[in-house]
Amino acid sequence: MSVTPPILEVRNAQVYRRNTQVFNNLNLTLEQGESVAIIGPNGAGKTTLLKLINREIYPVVQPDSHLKLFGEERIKVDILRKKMGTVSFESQIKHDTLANGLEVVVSAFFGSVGIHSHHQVLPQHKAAAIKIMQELGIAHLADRQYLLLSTGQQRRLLLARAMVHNPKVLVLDEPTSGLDLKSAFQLLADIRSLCSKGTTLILVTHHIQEIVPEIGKVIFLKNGEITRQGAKEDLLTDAALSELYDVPIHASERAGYYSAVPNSAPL
Ligand SMILES: Nc1ncnc2c1ncn2[C@@H]1O[C@H](COP(=O)(O)OP(=O)(O)OP(=O)(O)O)[C@@H](O)[C@H]1O
Repeated sequence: MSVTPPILEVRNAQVYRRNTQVFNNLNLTLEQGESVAIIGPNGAGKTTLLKLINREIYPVVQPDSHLKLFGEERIKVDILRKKMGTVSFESQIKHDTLANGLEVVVSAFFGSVGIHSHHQVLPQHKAAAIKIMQELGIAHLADRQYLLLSTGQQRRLLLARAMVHNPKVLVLDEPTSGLDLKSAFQLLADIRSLCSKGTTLILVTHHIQEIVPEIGKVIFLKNGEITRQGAKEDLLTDAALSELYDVPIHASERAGYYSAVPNSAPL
């Protein structure tokens, strides 16, 4: 019987960004099939954690420490890209390109932003891009110049780009930031439809309303430490969120979505 390895398994890791130690002893396992949201205050280490998952940065090499992605310590970046798609605000800014919508999605096959003269676009690349664009209801954006689209349309194209390899895992970094309510709801609906087809989500966010009902587990990150992890119902509470952010918070749930407002009542 083959056991599915975790998406991420990191043990006793020390991680630096230049001279700043972000993690002193990071231990975390993210399982395939278990969608999670990672939340925490500014500077907690969320982006650094995502960069570890994307292989943009590495922990300090030391005995008794390892970081495995999909069960491998030395996974190649092109293999990783096929297993895991990413949508982030940063990737949106990087797409400063003359490419049209279809080219932006196809460019995932080259790990680039837009298509360049040395790229050989194959019929199967285009077919895969058109298929996912149709699934996400954005086939009409294929010929539109990316930079002239609204932020919401661009974000949906980046979601298609992240999913063109049909990865099992989708990493989302504040996916609805900068979107109006209609565009945000549309994107969340797109994400939910991917979940219903078996995609596992890793969501990093400040906005708890982005935690779609399909995400069952929440991880708290504060000052480079995982302070709590567990079921959403247990962690998205007034007391737990107030402690995480050091401010009185009132959380509520409706139709599977959570929201948070300032809490003026005494705790
Ligand atoms: N390029 C860098 N060079 C040096 N230190 C950095 C760098 N990037 C981040 N840091 C530091 O690492 C720590 C963690 O930052 P990180 O960006 O991972 O936090 P975050 O939780 O994503 O914050 P935010 O919610 O504000 O995006 C912070 O103390 C930050 O100042």
